[in-house]
Amino acid sequence: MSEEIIQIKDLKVHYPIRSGFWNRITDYVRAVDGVSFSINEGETYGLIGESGSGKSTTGKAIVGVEKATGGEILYKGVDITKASNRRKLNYNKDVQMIFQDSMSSLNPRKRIEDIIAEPIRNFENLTTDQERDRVQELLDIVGMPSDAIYKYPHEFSGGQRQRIGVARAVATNPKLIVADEPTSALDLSVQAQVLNFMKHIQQQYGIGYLFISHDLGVVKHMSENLAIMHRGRLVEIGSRDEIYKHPVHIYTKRLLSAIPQVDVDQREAHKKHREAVEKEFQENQSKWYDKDGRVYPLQKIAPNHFVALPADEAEAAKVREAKEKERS
Ligand SMILES: Nc1ncnc2c1ncn2[C@@H]1O[C@H](COP(=O)(O)OP(=O)(O)OP(=O)(O)O)[C@@H](O)[C@H]1O
Repeated sequence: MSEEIIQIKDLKVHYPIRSGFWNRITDYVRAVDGVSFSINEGETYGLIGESGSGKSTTGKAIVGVEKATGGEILYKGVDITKASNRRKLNYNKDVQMIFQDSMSSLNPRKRIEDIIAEPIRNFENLTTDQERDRVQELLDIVGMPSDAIYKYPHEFSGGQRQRIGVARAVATNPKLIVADEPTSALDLSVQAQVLNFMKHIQQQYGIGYLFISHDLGVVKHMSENLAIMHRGRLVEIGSRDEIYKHPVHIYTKRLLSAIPQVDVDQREAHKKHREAVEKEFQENQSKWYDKDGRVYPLQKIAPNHFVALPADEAEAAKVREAKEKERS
């Protein structure tokens, strides 16, 4: 068993909403509202949810781009949200991020050499020659030609820019990379290439990924464990096999049924299944959320499988029973 590298405990990111003449805080957007999960060294952990569910904010809070308003981010046992600047500096070296939109995340006025060298300059004192060698090595790792260092981001395709983004993220020898929808702006064929080399780099360097996506189809091939997020909270977490084979929360079932069916013979059956899941969702969703539409706390339902079961004990018991039957 590999060791746990990061533990997120009851993480909250609330944005104040101000209104009225005095511009007072009248409410909060609860973008992340009590999220807990942990990632092991070298594993890919999937964080899934539709647009607005709070995935990106979770990722940004983990790398420190957004400030956590509550909870803990334990890295190697130390809460980073309250750590000293020196410890935070080490953490910033070990935990990097790759963004969805490589065009806006790579500075268009900088050459690739400077883009990739930037994180190295923040943490290491290398000579110009050493730095150039390191950048060449990183470009080689992500399968880019060495003359790329003299060019600018707009001279590359989306897939190539994403490789450059990975080279920059890998530059500091990180232990964890938060990859926020790294392939969703790319064509299908290029997506597969980028995912493959991300896997390759992971195996070579033992990097862990928090892989953020709205697409359960993509995550299926990447993650060992995953968390499904909805309305700022987690509705279900567990191993990939448990969740894909035995989804329990009404929202997870709906997300899974939305994965397009590639097998032509199965399309009609899949359409019927999708309609049945949608009907169940429409009829029963009130049981799965509280009166304010919030997701209930997670409960353990099997080894490595937690679900935000209905608060009504009888309802929750029914769900557990159905799950037991399905597994046996
Ligand atoms: N700076 C901010 N101020 C106020 N609200 C914000 C801010 N950033 C995000 N939000 C809100 O927080 C919620 C979660 O946003 P977030 O970007 O994390 O969702 P997401 O699941 O990553 O969606 P997407 O895939 O579309 O980026 C949304 O309702 C969003 O409008």
